[in-house]
This record gives sequence, C-alpha cells and structure tokens, in this order.
Amino acid sequence: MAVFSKFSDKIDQLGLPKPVITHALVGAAIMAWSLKMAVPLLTKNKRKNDKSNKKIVFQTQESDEEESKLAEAEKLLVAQNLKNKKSQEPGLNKEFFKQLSQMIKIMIPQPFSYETGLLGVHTLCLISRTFLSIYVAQLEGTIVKYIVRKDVKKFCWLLLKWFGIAVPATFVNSMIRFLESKLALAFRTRLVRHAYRLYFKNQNYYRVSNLDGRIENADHRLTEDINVFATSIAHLYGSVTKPCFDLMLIGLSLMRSTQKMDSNIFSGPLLSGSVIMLSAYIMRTLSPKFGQLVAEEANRYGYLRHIHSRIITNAEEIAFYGGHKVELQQLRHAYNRLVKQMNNIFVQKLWFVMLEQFFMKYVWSGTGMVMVSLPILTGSAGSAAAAGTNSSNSVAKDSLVSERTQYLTTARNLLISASDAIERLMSSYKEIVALAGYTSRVAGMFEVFEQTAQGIYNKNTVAKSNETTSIIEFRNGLPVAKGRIVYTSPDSTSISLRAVPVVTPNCDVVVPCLNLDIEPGMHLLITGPNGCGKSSLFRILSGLWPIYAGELHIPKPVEEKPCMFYIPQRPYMSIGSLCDQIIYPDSREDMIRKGVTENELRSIMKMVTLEHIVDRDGFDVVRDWKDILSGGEKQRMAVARLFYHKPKYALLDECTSAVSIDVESNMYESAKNMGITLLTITHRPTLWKFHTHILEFDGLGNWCFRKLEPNETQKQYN
Ligand SMILES: Nc1ncnc2c1ncn2[C@@H]1O[C@H](COP(=O)(O)OP(=O)(O)OP(=O)(O)O)[C@@H](O)[C@H]1O
Repeated sequence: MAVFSKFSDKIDQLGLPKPVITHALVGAAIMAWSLKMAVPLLTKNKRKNDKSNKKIVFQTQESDEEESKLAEAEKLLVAQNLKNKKSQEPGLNKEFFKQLSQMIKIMIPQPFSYETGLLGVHTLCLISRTFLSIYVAQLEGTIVKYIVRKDVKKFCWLLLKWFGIAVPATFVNSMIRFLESKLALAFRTRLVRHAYRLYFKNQNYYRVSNLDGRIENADHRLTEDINVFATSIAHLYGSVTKPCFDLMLIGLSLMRSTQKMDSNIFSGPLLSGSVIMLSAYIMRTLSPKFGQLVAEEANRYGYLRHIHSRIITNAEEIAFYGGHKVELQQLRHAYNRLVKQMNNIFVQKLWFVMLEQFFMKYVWSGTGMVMVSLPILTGSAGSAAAAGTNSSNSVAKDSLVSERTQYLTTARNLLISASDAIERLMSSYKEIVALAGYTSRVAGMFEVFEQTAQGIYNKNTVAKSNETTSIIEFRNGLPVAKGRIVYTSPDSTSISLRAVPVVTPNCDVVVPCLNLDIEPGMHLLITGPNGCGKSSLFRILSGLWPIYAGELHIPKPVEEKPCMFYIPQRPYMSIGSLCDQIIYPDSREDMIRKGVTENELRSIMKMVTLEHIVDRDGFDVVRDWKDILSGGEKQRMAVARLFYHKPKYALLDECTSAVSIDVESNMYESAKNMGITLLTITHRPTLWKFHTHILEFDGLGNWCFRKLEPNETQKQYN
C-alpha cells in the first residue's frame, strides 16, 4: 500500500488527472484481453496459409518433428489406449461421481470409523469458526457504536472481549488445518492399503506392466497420485462445507439485522442471489477444462519420472554404451513437454482468474453495497424520531446515528465474510474439476488392477492375421484367454500341456499348438533360435502369461515345497542380508519353521562355491547385493536359492551362462542328486549330458519333443 500511495503521489506531482490513468489502465487490460483472443487465431491462420503455400519454416518443422516423436514415445509408454481415453476425458460428469463414490467407499468403509470421527470433529470446528466470525462481526459493530457515542468505558470492556475471543478463534483455525492434514493422511492410508492389496493380487505387479498397456507407470500412480487425490479431497471438504455454513448462518444473521431496521428482509438476498447465480453461470461457461489439463500434466510428469527411473535402473548399460546424449535428450524433451503443459495451464488460469476477480471483487462488492444500504434507505426505523421535534430530538438522533453505524459495520463485516465464502465456493469449483482429473487416474488404476487380476487385459495388439484369429478368440477386439489351468493333486507329480499355444501379450502366436508330458526325473533340455518361445514356455508354465487355448495340468502348489522354481539369466537380489538372499522368497520365520539352520545354509553356499562370501560378510549384514556380487556370483546365489527350496521342477533359463563350466557341472550334478527335475534352456553343449529329453523349437512355430540318445549328450549344439 505504501508503494501505491508513493506512486500515486508521484502521479499527482506529474499533474496527470486520475481518471485519465484509470482509463489508460482499463484500456491496457482490454488490449491484453483482445491480444489473448486474437493471437491464437492469427497463428492458426498463419499455419494454414503456410501449409497451403508449402513454406514451412525449418525450425518449426524440426520442433514439430521432435514433438511428434516424443508424443509417439509417450503414446507407446504412457497412453497406449488413447482411443479409450478420449471417450473418458475427466470432467464433472456421471463417470466422475461414480468413481468418486467408489473412492469414498474405500476411504470411509463404515459409518462409524476413525475417518468419520475425524470428519465429525472437523465439521464441528468449521461450524464453531463460523459462529466465531459472526460473533466477532457483531462485536466490531457494537465497538463502533460506542466509539460514535464516545462511551469510553463500554469501548474498553468490548475491546477486552475482542482480544479474549482471539484465543479460541486462533485455536479453532489451527485445529482446522491440523484435522485437514490428519484426514488427508487417513484417506491416503486407506487408499494405499487397498491399492497395495490389489497390486499384489494374482501377480498384478507383473501383469499390469507386461500384459496390459493402460497403466504406464504404476509407481507414480501408487505414490504421487494417491497422495494428491487424498490431500485435495480432504482440503475440498473444508473448502466446500465451511463457506456453506458461513453463507447459511451469515444470511440468517444479516436478515435479523435487516429486520431490526424495519426493512424488507427478502429484497437483499434476492438481489445478491440473482447476481451470484448469473456470474457463476458465466464463469462456469467460460472456465477452461482444468480436469483434462491437470490429468495431462500428471501424465507428462509421470512420463518424466519413468524416464528417470529407466536411467537409474539401466545406469551401467547406458554408461558402457556412452548413451548419455540420447538419454539426456529424452529427459529434456520429456521435461519440455511437461513445462509446455504447465505453461498452458498458467495461461488459462491467468485469464480465468482475471474474470473471477472481476466478478468476485467488483461486481459482488457493488451488490453488497446496494444490499447494505437498502435497509437504511428504504427502512422505516428511526424515521419517526427523525421527524420529531426539538427537545428529545438530539439524543434520539445521536442514538439513531450510532445504531445505523453499528448496523453498517456489522453488515459490512458479515458481507465481507459472506463474499469470501462465495469466492471460496467458486474457487473450489476449479478444485473439484482438478479433483476429477486425479479421481480418474486413481479410480482408473483400481479398475485396471481389478481387471488384470481377473485376466482381462487391454493392450495395443498387432494386426490380427488369419492364423492369430483361428487360434485366439477375440471379443470386443480383446483376446479371450479360453485355456485352462488344471491343478492336479499335490501327489500327482507330472506336468502336461494339451494343445496349448504360445502367444505373446501382443497376441503374436509364437507356437500354435504345444503338447508335452513331463514326469519327475525327465530332465528336459529346451533349445532353439532366439525368440522362438523358450522363455515364453516358462512364463506359461509359471502362470504369468494367459493361456488362450488348451489345458495346462500342474500339481497344486504346497507351501512347504514349491512345485516349480524359476531361475532367470539375471537373478533378482532382494533388499536384506545374505541369508535373506538365499531363502528368498521365504522370510526368516519361514526358515525357522522349516527347521533350516545356518549350518545348512553354509553347506548350500559351499555347494555353489560361495562360502567365501559367508566368511567375508556373514549371514546377517545387510548390503546392496545387486552391486556387490559379480554376474557369476549372482547366478550362483540364485542356484543356492534353488538348493534351499528343493522344488520338484527347476526352470533354468540360461541361469548359469556366467558361471565357469566346472562349477556349473557340479551344481547340475548336485541338483539332480537332490531329486530336482531340470527344465533347462541353454546354448551350452556341456550341459546336454545332464538331460534325458529334448524339446527343439525351429523358430517357425514347429517343435520336436524326444528322448536324448546317449551318444547325443556329447553332441555340440550349433
Ligand atoms: N513381454 C512381452 N511382450 C510382447 N512380446 C514378448 C514379450 N516377451 C517376449 N516377447 C516376444 O515373444 C517371442 C518369444 O520370446 P522368448 O523370450 O520366449 O524367446 P526365447 O526363445 O527365450 O529367446 P532367447 O533365446 O533370445 O532368450 C519373441 O518374439 C519376443 O519378442
């Protein structure tokens, strides 16, 4: 304010009349508005002309190309189902209310819960705050009345009261913020628990990223999106209910004061109601689609994080290749696209906030002034006194003036609070629209989790050839997994595939029909060229990929002894100690329950020649094993896991490719001695001798399953 008054003094010194300056300011605002409206139209027309004249500026073309490349990448990774998305753009529609009610059921599962308790106390605080505001407004009115009457004693007493009320008022304010944060955290906790339960149901963490294309980065949705959704819904509760209480109670209080002035109590509310409704309608019509804008921003932010996490995961490979330029460029592009979207939102907000302020600050204030003055201008209170004669006149007049001043001060304060409430209510419309964006992301995630858990996937598949459609049945453009997994009794130990096709998540048929019967002791070697479907067969046996036809019979898994245990080429190292690595996915409690001792673990480590790691680090020290162990050591650690679990079948997917041949042979020998049946994918001829059968794929969809001849076990595979 000081700056403005100095500025206005300077203008006075210049001798410029204030109306001229006001006109200049209004003119500048109108010009800015016209520019905003005209520039997009002009650039649109310019682009059209450029196209028709085929004079495309090089730089524009380059940036357009980059843009489209990135958009393409995003399309692949972020929004593979743009088609679906377009039909369900988030906004204030039926879908939003449906999703919101589902979310509320998760956040508040019972009528009497911790969350309803918090909501109750929060509501009480909000109502008390409104009563306090009204009380303070009336107190201020009375204080002004006694100032006008020059009654020092009463003035001092009321001033003391005014300070006294500040203590509960500030406490309630602080309490409101505290309860809002608690509520947000409680909602978030409920949502996170629900989300985690779904995420780990039926291997959803694998299915969502590998078999379905609707959720690009589940980590971002599970953390950031849930957090923002919970925070904004908790905030919204306060910012919608508090203004509603304010309006209701302030309205009643205003009507009472108007009644005291003997004026019509309906004209004011009617006038203000119509002005507010009209301005709300205009603002709603002109409001940009913040829901879509925010959802798109969240998408782009998610993509940026996805690129970051890719770099962290593959740092070593990128460093070896020297791929930093490509990665940097991708990061920059992803960031630029995010900035572009954010700028877009800022610009949209700039004009919308201007419009909002115009209505809320000026139109409503004017209406307020009319409302406050109506009871005095049209009311009959005091007219008689004013018309009376001399003697008692001056006292009556004084009292009348002070009463009117009290009314005006109280009404003005109440109106300020009411207009504040309406402003907050209007701004919460923007918040609700933004909430629609977050709701759609969180509810969309839950929906996808539910569907993938049931085996319903939605991924952009390749063009369907005749061969594909004859093997896979499509319903509404989506493949139907018609095959069955039959769990036989745990005593039956064989695995059989009956007319099962090997089909990738993109619906590529790798092998049209596979029949196999594997008995314990039938050590099977699986060979064939790259990409012929060897690992895919393991994915089908483990139940990771859906079976589109035929039947898979496998023994029902029992807790103590797993039926199958898969070891990949790049073994996974969990967070924890050396002991945790060996027993993974068992916990220490499982190990104790199974009666496995540290001595037994040591002998397992000896079998895979990793005893030196036990001597060096012990069993209990937590380390980052992924970085500490070499490639071969990690593979040996994975075989140690196999020896700990002793499954019926071991699915070995080139899991010893980095292990020296002598140690590898010892490990295979030990596995066979433990009674584990080996299903091995390998390109190493030295492993043939440990197997009795062979399954050969030719890479064209054909296969051959037969017994290995004794002389063949020495054969070199090319
Ligand atoms: N998650 C996936 N989504 C889509 N297609 C996949 C996926 N995983 C594998 N494929 C495709 O399935 C086919 C078979 O892959 P698979 O991993 O079974 O090959 P492989 O025989 O094990 O090859 P390699 O010897 O190179 O390991 C390949 O064409 C591959 O591109």
